[in-house]
Amino acid sequence: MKFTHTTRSLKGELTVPGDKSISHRAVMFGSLAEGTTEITHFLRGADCLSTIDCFRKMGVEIQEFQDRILVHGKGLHGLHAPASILDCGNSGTTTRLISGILAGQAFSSELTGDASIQKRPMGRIITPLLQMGASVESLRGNGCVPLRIQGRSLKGIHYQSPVASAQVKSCVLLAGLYSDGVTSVTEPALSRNHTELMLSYFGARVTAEGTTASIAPDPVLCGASVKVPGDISSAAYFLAAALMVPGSEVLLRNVGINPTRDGILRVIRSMGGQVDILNETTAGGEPTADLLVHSSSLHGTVIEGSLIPTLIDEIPVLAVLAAAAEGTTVIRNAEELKVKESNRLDLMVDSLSRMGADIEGTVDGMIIRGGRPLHGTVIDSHLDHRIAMSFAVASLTADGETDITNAECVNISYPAFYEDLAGLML
Ligand SMILES: O=C(O)C1=C[C@@H](OP(=O)(O)O)[C@@H](O)[C@H](O)C1
Ligand SMILES: C=C(OP(=O)(O)O)C(=O)O
Repeated sequence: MKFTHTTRSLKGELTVPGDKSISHRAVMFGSLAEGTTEITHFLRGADCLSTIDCFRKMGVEIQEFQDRILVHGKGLHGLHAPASILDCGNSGTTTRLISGILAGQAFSSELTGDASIQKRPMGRIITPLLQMGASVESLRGNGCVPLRIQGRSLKGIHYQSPVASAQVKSCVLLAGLYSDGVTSVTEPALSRNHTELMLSYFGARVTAEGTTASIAPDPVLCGASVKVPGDISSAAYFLAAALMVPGSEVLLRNVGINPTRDGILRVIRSMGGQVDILNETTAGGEPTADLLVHSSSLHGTVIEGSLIPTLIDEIPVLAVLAAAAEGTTVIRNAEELKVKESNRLDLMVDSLSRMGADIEGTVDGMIIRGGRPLHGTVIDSHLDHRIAMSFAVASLTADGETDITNAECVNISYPAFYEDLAGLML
């Protein structure tokens, strides 16, 4: 898809699609609940549709309407053995969370995914699941999918996770629903806490203190109404675009600003960017607000440590923003980006430098000396939705033509992304 620099400014308002993490969890926990769960503003991206597909294969009736999804829950012990292999598509969240659920079932199952998922590390969930007494096998012996999981009764553990990962934490907590005692996870820094919030909203006994979350086994989960907030990870592209393109002002309505996800807002503030937070409210434990963003003159910053998990998926577009800012931005402790849909560290360094940015890769991040003009070129998205969207934003300030290959991969998390971006362009 080709982008040429014709934008003078971005103006208007937009409601971004529902949060991907929360949409996945609403389908999963709704399936394990008694009664019906109604989900509004559900993200109809390919990843969340993979989650729906997996639970339908285990006997859950899930109805899709224009404005809502109804999940007719089976209860904690009501899933059926799937007749065929569960296909998690491109979704790490589906793969890792569902594994925790499958580990405690009274049946065996197999799961797989696309070429990217087949390379992503699953050892990080296999290790704690084996400690809980689960039977999980990587069928090719490489620590990746396909996995075969023979469900069994599990024992509660305390898991000290080596990575700050909500997918690992959630996998262990979900297996904890099927264990013989309390299960807890401590992580090196707090990752997104949507699992903790939503499971307790559905009636589970979950406690959270610092970087430790614990769950008591065998709760009765009750179907509930879930209003999914707009995804801050999707809003991030418009925040960056409006900050960078002079004369812009954009209102993003109903965006989730959970403090475990709002690192981008803190970074924007530290770069001198102006984002007003309006109409704050909370639903199902999840805070949301309208974000009014104005183009701003930006300077470099440091992004590291416990901030990283709160903006992990936004680092590609933050690199674009840093290239537009004056001065140096240093990103550290972001090695997790190497094991996402693509190696996002290498791809950002390579492609942004080909556009003319002064950017250098480090072992766990990058150093960006901002302020150089960008030039359009061919950008390989490597079928990674966040890379495609980040370079669509970069193209707004680049001269010439930016040509993004396989740009349609945005359908993973934001099917209408290009239309929504075009709708704001003057
Ligand atoms: O739990 C979740 O919904 C997610 C957690 C993060 O992954 P990790 O837990 O692997 O960091 C994030 O990158 C992903 O987009 C969604
Ligand atoms: C890493 C991502 O998702 P997942 O891990 O679910 O594939 C993402 O959406 O950027």
